[in-house]
Amino acid sequence: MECIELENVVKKFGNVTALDGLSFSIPCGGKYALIGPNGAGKSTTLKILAGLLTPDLGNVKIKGMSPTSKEVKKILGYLPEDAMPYRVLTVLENLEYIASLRGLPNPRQRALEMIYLLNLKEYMYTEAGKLSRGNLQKLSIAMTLLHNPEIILLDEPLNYLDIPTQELVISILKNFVTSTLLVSTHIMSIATRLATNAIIINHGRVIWSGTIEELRKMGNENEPIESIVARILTKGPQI
Ligand SMILES: Nc1ncnc2c1ncn2[C@@H]1O[C@H](COP(=O)(O)OP(=O)(O)OP(=O)(O)O)[C@@H](O)[C@H]1O
Repeated sequence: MECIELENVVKKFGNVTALDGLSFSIPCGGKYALIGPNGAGKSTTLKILAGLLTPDLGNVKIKGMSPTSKEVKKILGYLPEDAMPYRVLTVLENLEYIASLRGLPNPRQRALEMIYLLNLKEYMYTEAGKLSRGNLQKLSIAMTLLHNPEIILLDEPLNYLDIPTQELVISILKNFVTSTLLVSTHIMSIATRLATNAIIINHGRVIWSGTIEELRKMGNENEPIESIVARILTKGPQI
């Protein structure tokens, strides 16, 4: 079954065409990276999948349902590029609040579990507005994963994180074995660590899709994957 489907999606902002007939699908349980240069349309794609923007044209389905449906909200976890938790609430309060909103059985306990998982204990009683950018990102990741989402959409998830924390987050995400993951990034090492498949977009269209292995095989011996992607972006997929 397909868990994420976009068909001929067009999204314009004034006279800027962010998505220009974007189509791809991801099977349930698939781990996919959405790759593309600045302005390619990655964030717009994730916002549409999260139900925060509506497309001008085209069809979008999450497990066959509309992204704006209540059912989808329950099973979806979305990390925006610059997530902003409630600034005046502490780390614990933010997590407890989201757990309550989501109707989880024991909000305080779930909040504490996430605090321990993300190594946020030291900042548990700190207001979100006073956290460093990296710790704010950790809190945002905790808020995204709190309800064990079936569908996980992450926009540049490792931004601002130090190297040990990047490794921690990668290992946490690896535990979401059955979840469908779509991670937007322009950093190839993140794509290769988290995903088995890549969708490369530019100017709001898919220009290449396949497995990361297939992508590597398009290069010369020992050619860095970044260089292969750069060639696809400049010369098109027939390289
Ligand atoms: N709210 C908006 N108003 C006007 N233009 C927008 C808006 N959101 C996105 N755009 C434009 O749509 C295009 C796609 O933007 P988007 O943020 O989806 O790209 P991206 O691939 O996520 O880029 P980046 O890697 O720089 O975050 C860009 O030209 C951007 O300027």
